[in-house]
Amino acid sequence: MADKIKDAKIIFVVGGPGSGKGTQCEKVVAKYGYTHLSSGDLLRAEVASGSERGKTLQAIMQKGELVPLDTVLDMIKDAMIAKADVSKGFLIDGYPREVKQGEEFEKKIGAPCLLLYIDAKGETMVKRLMKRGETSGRADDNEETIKKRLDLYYKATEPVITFYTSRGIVRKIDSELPVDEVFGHVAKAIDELK
Ligand SMILES: Nc1ncnc2c1ncn2[C@@H]1O[C@H](COP(=O)(O)OP(=O)(O)O)[C@@H](O)[C@H]1O
Ligand SMILES: Nc1ncnc2c1ncn2[C@H]1C[C@H](O)[C@@H](COP(=O)(O)OP(=O)(O)O)O1
Ligand SMILES: [Mg+2]
Repeated sequence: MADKIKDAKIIFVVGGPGSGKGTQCEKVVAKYGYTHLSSGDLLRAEVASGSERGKTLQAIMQKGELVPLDTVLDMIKDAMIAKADVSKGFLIDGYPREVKQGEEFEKKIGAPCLLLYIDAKGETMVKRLMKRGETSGRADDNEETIKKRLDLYYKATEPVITFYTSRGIVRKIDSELPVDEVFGHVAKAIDELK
């Protein structure tokens, strides 16, 4: 792994589907110029390429399940290397989704300095995703898949937050508030780094 990545800040952005991870990451990019890497966006780009691998991924995502760890970690790693020379910080959005993903990331890439835990109620997330589904064109923004994604979030991803809480790097952000107020808390957490 390129040494330059070691100098850049690595921030994990974790939260349920529709909690507002992507929305907040966009605002962080605008204010801090960090590099935003969304595992979901990287996977959807592979699907859009029409490759055989993309077809397999699409089928998994449509069911609301997790794609294989190696696939998503390789994509993130390649994207980080591509930006290593210019990036002072990386927002890793949607990863890790299970504790094992965090462990493998640290072995292959490096340790995060902060985990932004974007927290909204289940009911709020469902409402936002149903609304997003009206225009997103995403195969997983439908009632049935949303339910599966939420279940999987509580089962597999919440333990990630517990894991990093014991390391003292988790900042819980109340994402029930209006977007700009949520961002106020996100910015405060980033400003307090170092
Ligand atoms: N704080 C908020 N208040 C109201 N709506 C929000 C808020 N944050 C995000 N949204 C909306 O909720 C939906 C899901 O947000 P998104 O950022 O795509 O979440 P995620 O990346 O976590 O799935 C979007 O349609 C977004 O506009
Ligand atoms: N780290 C990861 N490991 C496995 N599958 C992942 C993944 N990140 C994304 N995926 C797959 C499964 C998810 O249901 C789907 C959409 O992810 P996403 O775009 O991050 O969703 P959202 O932003 O709504 O939380 O892509
Ligand atoms: Mg997203």
